[in-house]
Amino acid sequence: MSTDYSPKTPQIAPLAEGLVSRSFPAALTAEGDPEPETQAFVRTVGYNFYDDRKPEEHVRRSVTASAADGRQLHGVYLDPGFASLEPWGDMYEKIGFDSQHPVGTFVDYDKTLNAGGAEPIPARLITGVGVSPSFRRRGILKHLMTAGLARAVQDGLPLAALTASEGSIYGRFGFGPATREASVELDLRPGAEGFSLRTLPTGRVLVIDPSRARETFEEVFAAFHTRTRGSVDRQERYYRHESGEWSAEDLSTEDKKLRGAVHVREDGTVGGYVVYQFEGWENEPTTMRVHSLVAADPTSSVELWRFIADLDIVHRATYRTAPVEEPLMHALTTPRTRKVTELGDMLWVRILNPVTALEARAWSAEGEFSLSLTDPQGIAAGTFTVSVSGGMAQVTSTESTTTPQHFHLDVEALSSLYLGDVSVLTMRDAGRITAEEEADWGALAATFDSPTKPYCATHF
Ligand SMILES: CC(=O)SCCNC(=O)CCNC(=O)[C@H](O)C(C)(C)COP(=O)(O)OP(=O)(O)OC[C@H]1O[C@@H](n2cnc3c(N)ncnc32)[C@H](O)[C@@H]1OP(=O)(O)O
Repeated sequence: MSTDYSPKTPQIAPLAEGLVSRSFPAALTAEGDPEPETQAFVRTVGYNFYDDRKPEEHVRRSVTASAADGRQLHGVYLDPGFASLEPWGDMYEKIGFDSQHPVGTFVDYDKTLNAGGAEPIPARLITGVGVSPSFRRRGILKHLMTAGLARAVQDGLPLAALTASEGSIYGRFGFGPATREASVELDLRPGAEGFSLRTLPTGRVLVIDPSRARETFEEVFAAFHTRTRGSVDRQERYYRHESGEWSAEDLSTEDKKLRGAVHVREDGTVGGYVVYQFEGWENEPTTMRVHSLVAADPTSSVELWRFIADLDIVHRATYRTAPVEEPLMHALTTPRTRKVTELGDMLWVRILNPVTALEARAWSAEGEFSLSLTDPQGIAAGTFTVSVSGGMAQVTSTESTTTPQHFHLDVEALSSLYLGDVSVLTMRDAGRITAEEEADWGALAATFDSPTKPYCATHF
């Protein structure tokens, strides 16, 4: 691994007068209640995302899960002098929110991302970004994000990642959409084509009680994470939801609707699990909603779909976080039974350290080329030579390069290319990567492009 390179720490955009920022970990008191500052922060995040007002126990559980993930909370607050700055300055404190409640929020923590290389790499995950409607478009996000990226660079993270509420917000900070997900449904109505697989069943699918299966879910997810390019490791909340312990809508209540099943392979090991719920008799067509379908191997994934499709009285099955590319459609003799009802971006990546990040990804063929990168925050700007041999890259920061295989792009485009969701040639055709006339695009694509689409099954 090349070590003589460090990305630049970006400048932190200043806050307007009367605003201050504070950072602290999500924390519980010795009695197990949320610290007041943490409680106010979590309620503000909910408010900015238009959630309804949740009970105390919901907030306590949310903080318990956040503390287990090691989440750091970064808030922007009204400074005591704010009241004198604007004619309505003291009103906000009196009848809006008190100074314990932030007007801007930003949460970060670390998990691993499977970039296709030998092992998953650390990633700084960003979530809970919100600004009070009364304080929008005054640079609060710009401050929180530049400060967050500066921390991530100083902590040595190769990249940051998030899932975006709107597609137009994060490109300016160097994030590019890097994986997509599909909403799919199986049309199982009588008279439709039906669900018929080309293969005979293998192993057994057993119905299980999800509340007793957390350990199994964690083991299967760990195996899925290891084999799946684009996967981000799951946070505490996932297991609480999948077990039914905490309902996703209101963490203070159990989810009594959830059911589960595991696929047991011929050798007796568990290859995958599915968590699902019946949508009610009044629903037409009668629908089974899949919450999670996680498999350590493709056969288990197909077998779990066979199980769902074979459930009696179910005329439709839906799943909102399916991979863009999965074997199921081609394993069916009735491929139209699986319909994609929506397709959207999912994980957004922001490369911070091109040397570490590119050395940790998967490469498809030998090759040598250089990339000149621009970066709106200056973090990863520079020229890098990439030498790929035996599926591994050696990446070096250089002052200049004379190779004809010299390409120009910005960090947003490189971040979109990173996990292999989009091909080099498509990005060229979109005008997002350019080169000198004599460059061999086919050679770059053969080295850079990935054989299958990446898949991230973790929302955060
Ligand atoms: C990772 C996540 O958590 S995703 C969730 C993001 N949060 C939400 O969607 C909740 C509702 N929205 C909000 O809370 C706010 O509008 C935010 C967080 C999106 C933006 O916060 P603000 O403090 O208003 O942004 P700020 O003033 O710093 O704007 C920075 C830049 O982004 C642009 N921008 C901000 N919000 C948006 C948007 N929704 N769409 C397009 N551009 C935007 C601004 O115009 C500005 O552009 P410039 O640099 O060219 O001047």
